[in-house]
Amino acid sequence: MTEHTPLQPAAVPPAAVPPAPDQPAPLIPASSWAIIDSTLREGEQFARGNFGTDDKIEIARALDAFGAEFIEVTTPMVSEQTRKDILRLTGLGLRAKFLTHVRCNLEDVRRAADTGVDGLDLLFGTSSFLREFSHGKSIEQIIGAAQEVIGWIRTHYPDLQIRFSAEDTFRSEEADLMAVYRAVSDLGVHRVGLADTVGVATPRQVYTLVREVRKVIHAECGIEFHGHNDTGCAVSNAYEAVEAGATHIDTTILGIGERNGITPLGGFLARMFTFDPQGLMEKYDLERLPELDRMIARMVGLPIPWNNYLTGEFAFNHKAGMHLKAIYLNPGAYEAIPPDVFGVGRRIQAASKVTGRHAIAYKARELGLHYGEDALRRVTEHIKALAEHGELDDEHLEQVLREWVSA
Ligand SMILES: CC(=O)SCCNC(=O)CCNC(=O)[C@H](O)C(C)(C)COP(=O)(O)OP(=O)(O)OC[C@H]1O[C@@H](n2cnc3c(N)ncnc32)[C@H](O)[C@@H]1OP(=O)(O)O
Ligand SMILES: O=C(O)CCC(=O)C(=O)O
Ligand SMILES: [Mg+2]
Repeated sequence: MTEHTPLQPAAVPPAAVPPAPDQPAPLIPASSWAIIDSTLREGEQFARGNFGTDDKIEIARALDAFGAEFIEVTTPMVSEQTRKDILRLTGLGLRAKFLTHVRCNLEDVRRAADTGVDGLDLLFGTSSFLREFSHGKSIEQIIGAAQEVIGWIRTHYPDLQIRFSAEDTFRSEEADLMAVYRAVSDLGVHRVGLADTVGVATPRQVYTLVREVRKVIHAECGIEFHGHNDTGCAVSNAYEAVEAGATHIDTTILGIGERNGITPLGGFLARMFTFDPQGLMEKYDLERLPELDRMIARMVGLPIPWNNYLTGEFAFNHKAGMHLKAIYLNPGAYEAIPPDVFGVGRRIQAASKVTGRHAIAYKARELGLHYGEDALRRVTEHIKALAEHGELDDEHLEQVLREWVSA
């Protein structure tokens, strides 16, 4: 688990300030999209994701406190215990809306509709891979099943939100996709889903396809994007989806999911923060992000990766002399995002071989020590030389600075 020891010296001015409210409307307003957090569905498909009832409740409460708009849970078809867990979750009285992820058949949907959820996330694989090796249905049969199932839900559970996703969207034929999306939109679904199931899509493909889908669905129909990270594009693909007009993005805490996972909640928020910081701060309790990441790291028994977005141990570590000079004057010089907004600390590593005299002068001033130009150069050279053999800790640095001040 990552623990931050903020080493932020008092000399550093406040972090880069988000734009004031009277600035022009943000390029991509945070109000234009919502998060569907799937830690309790896709996350259960992660190698180490095996949540018990208490874990599920803890996760749901934490996501709700954070402000996630939707929480997606596994299908009740998994087991009787899973069905009972969904009932427990939907009975908690949380503000977040619950969705359950179900196959497009009447048996699954009947079972799912009675679990107290707010919506059903239907899916059907449309690529030739999945049509041949998963369910064996043609596009016409998929549309036929969608008609039967969506019609049934709308008749018997008119208050349920319905989403229909074409699983493995980005390896499907465009003509097939458009036929499916047009049909389900005509049937009255609230959202259609584009899923990069094997993480193969490029940002440009995502942008283009979302624009194409927008043309064949009704104006009030939302667009959801679900992206795997196999080729490292999960965050950029989610961003491109939003830029192209997607309204809902699937995330999981720490990005856990099948294989190497999906768009991580923290990574996606980091991306979107740069467009509308104020909007994000209004929608979510961003300071809770480290708690969420630590909770999932604990439950899956793995550390938070050192380079994790926002909450990784070194996500806000500054070391090179040229950076430190500017950081001490204004952290925004080398930070796109102010760490304190996300409840994490900045770390300044001043006593390494890549340090410079400005950083050393700041460190000295913190201790009430002042050097002339020559002495500062000499003590800096000395610290750099010492650090060739290994980093100096704070205590060692202080000792050197005190010894050299009078030398
Ligand atoms: C990309 C994704 O993440 S998709 C979501 C994956 N989620 C899950 O698989 C949820 C957990 N799954 C389970 O617990 C089980 O797989 C169950 C209960 C859903 C089904 O178990 P089983 O009946 O034993 O079937 P199994 O999992 O071996 O095979 C999948 C079945 O679903 C069918 N199927 C696959 N996709 C769909 C779909 N979108 N709609 C309807 N049926 C589908 C397949 O045809 C196959 O049924 P068949 O044996 O009649 O051909
Ligand atoms: O239902 C969806 O849109 C996504 C399903 C899924 O997990 C995937 O395709 O990777
Ligand atoms: Mg997935």
